[in-house]
Amino acid sequence: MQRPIKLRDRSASDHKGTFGRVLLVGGSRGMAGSISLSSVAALHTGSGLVAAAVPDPILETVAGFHAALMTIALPEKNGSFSSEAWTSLNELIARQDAIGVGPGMTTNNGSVAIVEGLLRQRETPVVFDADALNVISKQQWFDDDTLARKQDDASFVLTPHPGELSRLTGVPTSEGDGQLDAAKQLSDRLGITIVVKGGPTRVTGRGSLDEPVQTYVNTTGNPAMATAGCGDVLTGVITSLLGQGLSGWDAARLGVWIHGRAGDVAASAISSAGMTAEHLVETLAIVADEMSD
Ligand SMILES: NC(=O)C1=CN([C@@H]2O[C@H](COP(=O)(O)OP(=O)(O)OC[C@H]3O[C@@H](n4cnc5c(N)ncnc54)[C@H](OP(=O)(O)O)[C@@H]3O)[C@@H](O)[C@H]2O)[C@@H](O)CC1
Ligand SMILES: Nc1ncnc2c1ncn2[C@@H]1O[C@H](COP(=O)(O)OP(=O)(O)O)[C@@H](O)[C@H]1O
Ligand SMILES: [Mg+2]
Repeated sequence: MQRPIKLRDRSASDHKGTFGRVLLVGGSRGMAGSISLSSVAALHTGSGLVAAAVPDPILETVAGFHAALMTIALPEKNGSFSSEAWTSLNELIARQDAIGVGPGMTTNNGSVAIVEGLLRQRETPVVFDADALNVISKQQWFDDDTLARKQDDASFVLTPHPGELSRLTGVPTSEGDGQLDAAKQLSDRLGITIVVKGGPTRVTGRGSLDEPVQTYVNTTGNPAMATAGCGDVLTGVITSLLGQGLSGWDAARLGVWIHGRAGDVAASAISSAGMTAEHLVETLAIVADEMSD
């Protein structure tokens, strides 16, 4: 089956707290679906408690996607996070086992403050995706080593698609191998795990900062997943696994594996052309035990 690592089995004494409290941060008016998909994906990957922190005007929409999902309204401007949103979010961070940030968030001033705050803290593991990555590129925060992780810092995982990786590194999407090399260098220099999404998805990172950077090539996934929202689902999957106690390197490798496995099962059960991210996130719940069986 080539599963990269095994999640432990659930035992009779486990309760929802055992499986982590995670927070997904993102969304905006017009892109409520993205952060909803990430949040439901975290539930379907096994998290005990999942909340979505979203701009106030989209709270009801996001809450309506799943009854088990908690929602937190943050200050907004024109349907996106306002500059005050970081102050409210900062108070919630210590309570989380992991955070995922970026889907559907836009790159306005509110997002800039949130991404900067999450990059500077060292206690809570974070997945940075989509507009969180676009903010980092625009602000050129990874051009020097100021934000490099130290040995005891919580894990950071980046999940760029080729367009986002091109903005981060300057290497065009047409240069696949060059993009992977640039991701390896960034991963090495900053001590972070990077998921280079595509067919196949590759993960670059390491279990500990004193080891050399490695590359894992994922064996699951297919072109039926080339449809809006499938990356948002991956953000929720990896956030969930970080919240269940896995390192960035392990959460990213197992995360891309189970995400692609759900894509493979959904494509054969539905169709390659007709499969959507909603099918993917539903199938995730069906295959989730394959991480521990
Ligand atoms: N339901 C919702 O609410 C959803 C909301 N969403 C939200 O939308 C926002 C914008 O995100 P986005 O990814 O759609 O746009 P963007 O970053 O400009 O990327 C496009 C650029 O990247 C390139 N590119 C991409 N993949 C590539 C590949 N495999 N291989 C090669 N190139 C590739 C692509 O190249 P091209 O196709 O032009 O050749 C183009 O240049 C963001 O907030 C996101 O979270 C989405 O999550 C969907 C569901
Ligand atoms: N041809 C493909 N083969 C395998 N996986 C793919 C393919 N196309 C897309 N995917 C997967 O779908 C996801 C797309 O992510 P992304 O571009 O961020 O989508 P979105 O932002 O719309 O959610 C990634 O996990 C990627 O690996
Ligand atoms: Mg995306």
